[in-house]
Amino acid sequence: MDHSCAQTPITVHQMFQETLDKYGSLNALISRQDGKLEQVTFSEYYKLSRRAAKSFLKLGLERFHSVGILGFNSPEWFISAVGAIFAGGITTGIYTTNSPEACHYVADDCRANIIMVENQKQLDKILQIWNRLPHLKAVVQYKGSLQEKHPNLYTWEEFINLGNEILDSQLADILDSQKPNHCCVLIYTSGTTGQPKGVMLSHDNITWTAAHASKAGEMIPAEIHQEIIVSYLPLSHIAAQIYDLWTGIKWGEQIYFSDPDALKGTLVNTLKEAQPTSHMGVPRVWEKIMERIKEVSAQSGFFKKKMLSWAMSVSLERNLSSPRSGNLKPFLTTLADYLVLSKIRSALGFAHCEKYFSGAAPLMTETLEFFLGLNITLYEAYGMSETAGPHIMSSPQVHKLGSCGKPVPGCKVKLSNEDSDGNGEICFWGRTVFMGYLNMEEKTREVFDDEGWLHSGDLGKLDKEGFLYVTGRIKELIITAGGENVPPIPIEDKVKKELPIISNAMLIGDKKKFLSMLLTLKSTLDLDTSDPTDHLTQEAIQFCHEAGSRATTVSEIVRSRDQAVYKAIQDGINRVNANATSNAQRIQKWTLLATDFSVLGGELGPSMKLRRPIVLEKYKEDIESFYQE
Ligand SMILES: Nc1ncnc2c1ncn2[C@@H]1O[C@H](COP(=O)(O)OP(=O)(O)OP(=O)(O)O)[C@@H](O)[C@H]1O
Repeated sequence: MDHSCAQTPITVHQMFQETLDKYGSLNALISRQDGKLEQVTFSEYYKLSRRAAKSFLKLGLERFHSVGILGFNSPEWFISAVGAIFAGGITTGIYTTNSPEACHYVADDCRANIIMVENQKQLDKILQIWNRLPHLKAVVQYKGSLQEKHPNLYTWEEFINLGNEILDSQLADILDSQKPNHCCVLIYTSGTTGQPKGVMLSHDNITWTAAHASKAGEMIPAEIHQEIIVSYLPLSHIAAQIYDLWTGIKWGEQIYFSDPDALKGTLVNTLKEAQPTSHMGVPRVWEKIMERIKEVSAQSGFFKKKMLSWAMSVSLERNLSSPRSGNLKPFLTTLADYLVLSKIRSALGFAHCEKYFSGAAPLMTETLEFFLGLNITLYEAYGMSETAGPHIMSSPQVHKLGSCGKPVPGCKVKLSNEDSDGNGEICFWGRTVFMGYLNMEEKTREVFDDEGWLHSGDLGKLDKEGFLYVTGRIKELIITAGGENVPPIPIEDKVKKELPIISNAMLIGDKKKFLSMLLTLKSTLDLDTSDPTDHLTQEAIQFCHEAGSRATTVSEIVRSRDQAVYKAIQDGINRVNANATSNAQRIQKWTLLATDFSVLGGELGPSMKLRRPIVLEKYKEDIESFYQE
């Protein structure tokens, strides 16, 4: 065993107690309640979590049964998650975008005794399925007042006071009986590859990963300097849960909760108010910021546009040059940063941000380079729910362009079945690795080999210095009727790069005679619903313009099969095909869909990865039409 990161296994409660001793008086949770800033210190956070634990016990939470949490990030989410574990239960996040049936699947599988819902909208889903959830004893709506009374339905105020008469000794007995190898968190995979699976994480998985992955990411403990983090990504997903919630406790970070409308455009306001020192986004979030900057730039005057492109090219050149070659133009890069780039970073709320992370899905080189142009290095984290999040990390000290870094110290990685190019399946070993899938013994056996390595289903390469490059997903590999193996992501990324009007591209061809592709156009988002609208983004309009079309909406293009735009897209596809690795890897047919993919539409998962089986089902007819003789 590798002892380089030995840590005596501890429970979540023990981790919190250590934090309490060190950082009790520091602010832990900051949120806006009715416009007013509310601050909760670590010592209050701990006390509230204990009260929540007692209330859960009062409501009948049984050992190793779940508290389901269905709502947007907030102090109540954190307090419920910690309280559920203190009470001997299991914290299970449920995606807010889940349908009532999808909520039922999770709540039933994890034996939820109590479900915390954010608001009426989420409550309605649970009310529809409650009679089919035999373990469910109570529901708590943690924001706002109740529109109607129901038996066993409580507000947060009622809930937090429910357990007042539960004795400290009762809670202490439960806490004393907890062991680091007990399960305390369930993460449901989002179904990019099939039916969601309940990933069981132990106290040790959580406490070890919170300590070591963030250390590898160079998080600073609060005794030196308190990190400020903005919490906005879905907490039911491992990336945000480990980064915001568990790492936050371990390192004494200050967590600022964004508005539920964060991804509809309010995030930047929270960032400006909170001034984070470290920020994590999934690739799609970084892409959206990139698109927005491009759009604003396209609308600005000649001089501003020129200044930006000059400053970005100077910064990119400097950031791409090897550290050994030194900074060839120190004066220019400082000037570009001072005059232009620092202002953009400030406008994004990153004036004090020192570390930027991207994880949960592959990052396109274009995005990486765009941000290098803003003098922002995106450090990649790679892992999966089954490794409690990050198993491989890059950081200011461990960084190479295009690589997601090296194993977190104490973790190991190996490649199995390497081909002649050195590509093999990435396998994990270490204390990040999960306990197994709940109620799925067979599936658990499938992902572990005889030596105990976890097989990721991802393809990767290691260089001589031990940097890992994720090169594809075996789980997404397309095998054509002719037997050709085609990894879809590189082809999809090339199409998106070649055609800036394209928002999403999905390659089709499993068991088919040739490859085809579904394409969506870049459109703006409806600020109320977050749904993609019919209006093209500025960048897409610009593309149409250059192609010789005056179109400004998706429907205009699709309905009339706008000749100029269709031709420009075909030309781009031809350019991608010209560089295809083989004939079988050429895109022979494609179609434009009338609406962009979205989380609400179901085509994207919480980390914004394509949910391919769902897209295949939803656009079955379009796909069939490709292959009709
Ligand atoms: N930095 C990264 N670069 C490339 N791919 C990544 C990166 N981080 C995560 N991934 C991909 O995400 C996968 C893990 O996803 P996760 O555990 O979040 O599952 P999910 O998205 O919830 O759903 P599902 O298991 O159904 O695919 C990895 O196996 C890998 O394919």
